[in-house]
Amino acid sequence: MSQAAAPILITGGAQRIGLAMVHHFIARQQPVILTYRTRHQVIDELETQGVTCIHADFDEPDTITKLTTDIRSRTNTLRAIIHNASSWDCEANNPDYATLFDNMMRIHAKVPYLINQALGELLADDDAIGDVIHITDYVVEKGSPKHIAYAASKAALDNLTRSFAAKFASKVKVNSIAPSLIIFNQDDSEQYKAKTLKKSIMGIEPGSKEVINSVEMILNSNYMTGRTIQIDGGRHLR
Ligand SMILES: NC(=O)C1=CN([C@@H]2O[C@H](COP(=O)(O)OP(=O)(O)OC[C@H]3O[C@@H](n4cnc5c(N)ncnc54)[C@H](OP(=O)(O)O)[C@@H]3O)[C@@H](O)[C@H]2O)C=CC1
Ligand SMILES: Nc1nc2c(c(=O)[nH]1)N=C([C@H](O)[C@@H](O)CO)CN2
Repeated sequence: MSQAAAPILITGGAQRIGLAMVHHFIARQQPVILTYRTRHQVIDELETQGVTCIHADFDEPDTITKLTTDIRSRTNTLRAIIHNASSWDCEANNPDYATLFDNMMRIHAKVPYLINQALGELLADDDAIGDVIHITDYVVEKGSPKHIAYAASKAALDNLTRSFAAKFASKVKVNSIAPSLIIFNQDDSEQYKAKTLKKSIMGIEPGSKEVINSVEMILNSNYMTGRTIQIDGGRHLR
């Protein structure tokens, strides 16, 4: 019997872009382990489809140790780790800037750093190159006056890409995907949507498929590492 394919670990896989990635991979029989914080109804469906769904609230202490120990008890190899979990919080909603900054750095930099350190060796399979993918943001290159702590934390994640690419080579590649608008949030106003669409020269809400295409390009490469795929509709040209 052929050995089961090594699973892909996706953090924050219970909604939106993370969930779209999960559905994409199970549609092509690629095993997935996902983490979720909120038990959205879809988790029940995914578990019946054989997806390993592990609860992990990264704001809680010891979560990383519990998560990585759990994952190691389930598998001794991983095809890829996709760091997708994120909180798009901002200074306008959080006058306690110290707490906001700590929260942003934790979810976007400390969590990927600790998971990579704890599970990186599971990626180094003799038969195939492993991948770590950091989902960053266009604001890494430009900054964001309304999401200062968020942008700084994503910039930290961007830097981790180069450090881990050097640390893990040559059996494991590490790359970033830096999106700007991919999908709006349900509570986004029409005014906000119109303003946001004007920020890029493509002027569209492209959808999660853009991220999935970039993930697949990285997974299919045997050469690209320490680099960033920027899917931002030409925002830098405005
Ligand atoms: N949407 C967009 O247009 C853009 C997205 N990006 C990036 O793409 C990625 C996916 O974006 P999107 O799907 O919109 O992300 P979401 O804002 O929907 O968040 C993704 C997931 O992160 C999880 N999460 C948040 N905080 C925590 C925490 N403390 N512990 C555990 N899980 C947590 C949430 O879990 P739960 O729901 O279970 O609570 C959620 O499912 C993110 O990294 C984002 O920064 C970048 C640019 C544009
Ligand atoms: N975790 C999240 N990060 C980001 C989101 C989001 O919904 N969740 N959304 C954006 C915006 O789409 C922005 O790129 C355009 O206004 C950025 N990051």
